[in-house]
Amino acid sequence: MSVMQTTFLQPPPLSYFSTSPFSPTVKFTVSCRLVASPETVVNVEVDKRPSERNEVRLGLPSKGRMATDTLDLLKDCQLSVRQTNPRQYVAEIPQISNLEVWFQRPKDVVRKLVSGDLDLGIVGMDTVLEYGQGDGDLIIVHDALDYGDCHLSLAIPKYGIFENINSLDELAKMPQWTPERPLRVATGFTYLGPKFMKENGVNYVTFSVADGALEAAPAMGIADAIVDLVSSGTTLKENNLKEIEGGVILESQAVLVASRKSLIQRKGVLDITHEMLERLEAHLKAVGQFTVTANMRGSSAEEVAERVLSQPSLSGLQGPTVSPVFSNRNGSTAADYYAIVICVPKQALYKSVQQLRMIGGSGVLISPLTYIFDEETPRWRQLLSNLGL
Ligand SMILES: Nc1ncnc2c1ncn2[C@@H]1O[C@H](COP(=O)(O)OP(=O)(O)OP(=O)(O)O)[C@@H](O)[C@H]1O
Ligand SMILES: O=P(O)(O)OC[C@H]1O[C@H](OP(=O)(O)OP(=O)(O)O)[C@H](O)[C@@H]1O
Ligand SMILES: [Mg+2]
Repeated sequence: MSVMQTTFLQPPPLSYFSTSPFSPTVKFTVSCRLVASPETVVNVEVDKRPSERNEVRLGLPSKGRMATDTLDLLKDCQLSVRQTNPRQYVAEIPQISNLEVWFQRPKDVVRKLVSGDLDLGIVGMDTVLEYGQGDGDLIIVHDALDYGDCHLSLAIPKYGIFENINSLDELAKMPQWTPERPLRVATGFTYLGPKFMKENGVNYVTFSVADGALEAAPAMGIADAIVDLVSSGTTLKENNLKEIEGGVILESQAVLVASRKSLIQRKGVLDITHEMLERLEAHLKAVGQFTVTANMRGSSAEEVAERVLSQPSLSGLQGPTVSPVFSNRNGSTAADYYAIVICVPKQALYKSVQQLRMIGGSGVLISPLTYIFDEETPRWRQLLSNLGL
């Protein structure tokens, strides 16, 4: 278990005080004004010693939109999570021994990686950056699991004083913002929001903390702008808000993240990470592709291969596999036609079938692919070098 220590620092780099009218439950504001402040800040230090246990722990989202997609992805990689009861927070992946799965809220997955209570986790990149707060112990093992796509963005109203404001620069230069009347931003991202504003030279700004339905804050007169996740953009549109040039704070999707300390020190973590990474990479490469098999008449395997390679959509991952199909004719065995096998990107499927027909292909069979294993994944080599191994 981690030990929490509470210390008091003064003066703080950011000030926390209880004046926000926005949230009835969380009553403090994060101020980004770079002024010396007399307020007291509570700085929580987490004990980062590795906890004493033999099992390797993987944290997965217990709820929210990431939860089912994460379980589905693992299942597609033949790493099904076995949970005896949906209210039970611990589960297992029978395929990998000595691995415990713990269901936690996404932010707690990150916090527990930092505190050493988890070794691996799958969450959105936004959550890693917000709750990891640049902690060097967190390592992104796979940065693109291909779901949970969204971006964190600053948004302002389309109307009123913001009507002609279309960039962060224009927003920052508005004469309305002064030390007495700063730009008021509502957000749940109280680390990334202020950091972004500071890095972009927006000086007169205060933040109020809110957990949901942030898009209502400007129309309610509680905030001038918001910093929130956007995926389809529908919520912004429906609430008369707009994104502005230079206002995207980060792009996010689901990632596999690990604790550096665990990877180096805890027995079994590196091996399990390797297996998960291999399966994830091989599966994600395969989901975008179909296997296409077709028959083609020809005088030799080389001649058939040349015809296939002459078509731009038929080159496959490493060229076509061409195999003779033997038949018995007049008492002797001969190959009059050939079977070709190629991998084709899903979006190019119909074009590929058309091109196959054009060069004499027939009996075209399409099957889904489960895995494409390459020799070694670049992400694994990158991880080892990152760990200095
Ligand atoms: N439109 C979206 N809005 C919010 N998150 C999204 C969106 N699309 C993808 N995500 C990803 O899903 C993650 C989880 O979001 P979700 O809102 O489901 O859970 P939560 O934030 O933990 O729960 P809650 O919003 O109820 O507090 C986000 O951190 C982000 O990585
Ligand atoms: O661009 P869109 O596709 O419209 O999605 C963006 C919205 O989705 C999220 O809210 P969520 O659904 O998690 O509700 P919440 O506000 O209660 O967190 C996010 O906080 C935005 O409000
Ligand atoms: Mg949400």
